[in-house]
Amino acid sequence: MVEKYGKSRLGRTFRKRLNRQNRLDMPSVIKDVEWIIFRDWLKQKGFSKTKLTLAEFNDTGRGMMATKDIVVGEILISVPLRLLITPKSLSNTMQKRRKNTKSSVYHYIQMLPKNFDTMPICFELELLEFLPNNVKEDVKSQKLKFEEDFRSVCRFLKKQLNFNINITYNEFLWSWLCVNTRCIYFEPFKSINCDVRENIAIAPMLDFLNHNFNAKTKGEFNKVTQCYEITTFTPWKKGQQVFINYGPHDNFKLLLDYGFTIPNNPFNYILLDDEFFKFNIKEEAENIVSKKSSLLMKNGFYGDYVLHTSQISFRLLTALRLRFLRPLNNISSQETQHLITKWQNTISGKYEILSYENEIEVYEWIDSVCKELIRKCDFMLEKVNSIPSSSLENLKLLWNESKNILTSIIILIQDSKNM
Ligand SMILES: C[S@@+](CC[C@H](N)C(=O)[O-])C[C@H]1O[C@@H](n2cnc3c(N)ncnc32)[C@H](O)[C@@H]1O
Repeated sequence: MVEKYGKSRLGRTFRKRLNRQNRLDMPSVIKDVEWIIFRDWLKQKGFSKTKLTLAEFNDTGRGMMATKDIVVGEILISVPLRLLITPKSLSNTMQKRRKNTKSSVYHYIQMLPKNFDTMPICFELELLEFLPNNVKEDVKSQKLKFEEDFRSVCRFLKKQLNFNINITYNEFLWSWLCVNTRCIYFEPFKSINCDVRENIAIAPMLDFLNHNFNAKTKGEFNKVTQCYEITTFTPWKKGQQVFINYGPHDNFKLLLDYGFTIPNNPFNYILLDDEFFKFNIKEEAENIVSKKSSLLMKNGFYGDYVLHTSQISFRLLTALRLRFLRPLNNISSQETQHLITKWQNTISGKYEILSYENEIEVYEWIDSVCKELIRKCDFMLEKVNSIPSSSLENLKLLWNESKNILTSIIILIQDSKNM
């Protein structure tokens, strides 16, 4: 851009500002003593050299920066089996702690995040109110799972009197979140009776890589080298942040499981199950409503009604076509059957729509629900904006991105009306 317009046209002040902005966007390489000790410790343990170093980035926080260009097919990090922290290696560590020796992973533990303030499971009750309903439900289930794990770990520690280790709720929550946000799944030895929980591991160093949905990577255990290796299929330039891909996760999932969100995440969606199951059609008898519900169930179209950017799911359209199929009250069973067969033909693709009127009702419903939900997003955004807390940045993005999806659907409907 600068080159295109030439130096003189842009002026000195602009160039100065641009340079300052570039400097601000530059990652700052981390040189803390904990990091240096951790790297030396890895080296002593036989960890191979990497082209990565720890750095602080403006947009993602701490992550890994390329110290040299990295090409497609290169191994980013290779963690030897003996350095992987697994359920088995941890129980050995506990045995050592019993003998009052320092943990073998002490230098790694020093590098872990100190808190998880952005994870909804750590939110105060009043902050939870700012989450969308589906995320609220997921946080509840996550809490139950955590509490169950805490109880069983406490029971286990009590039984092992020799260990003499007590763990508080907060200590366990911190450890639980470290594992859940950083673990990998690997299968060093395949066995039929293997408990999958035995196959999770933390791979020190590898777990400093952040997520990006565009990163193409492969992670697997190499039986020959006895290392867990991450290969990149995305090239990286010296100075860039190097990412891996945690999976095709939308922002609800990223926030719930990892405590962050990504702008313009293509996997984002709006779930309309609540709206769908709550709405009633005037004068529709109770038995017809339940008949339609069992038809949705029987045909595999019950629930999971989503909108993506400029895209209405086929599940939602199909369910709504049935919902607006009228009149089913007071008509003969033969006529009813005929209408139902017609609806089933829209699933098989024999017909695209049931009728023009039915289609209008379907899209009008979606349009009005989107408008109502946009009002809700605005209301939540106003509330979130009124509270000064950095933990809420993710929530602002969540509500803004939801609003963008809803707006794109309204535009889509408007455009199709104009055609
Ligand atoms: C496996 S760790 C990655 C390293 C971590 N950033 C660190 O400093 O230890 C996963 C955590 O990194 C953060 N993270 C990963 N990808 C991110 C991204 N694209 N943007 C912001 N935070 C991200 C989240 O806090 C997540 O729970």
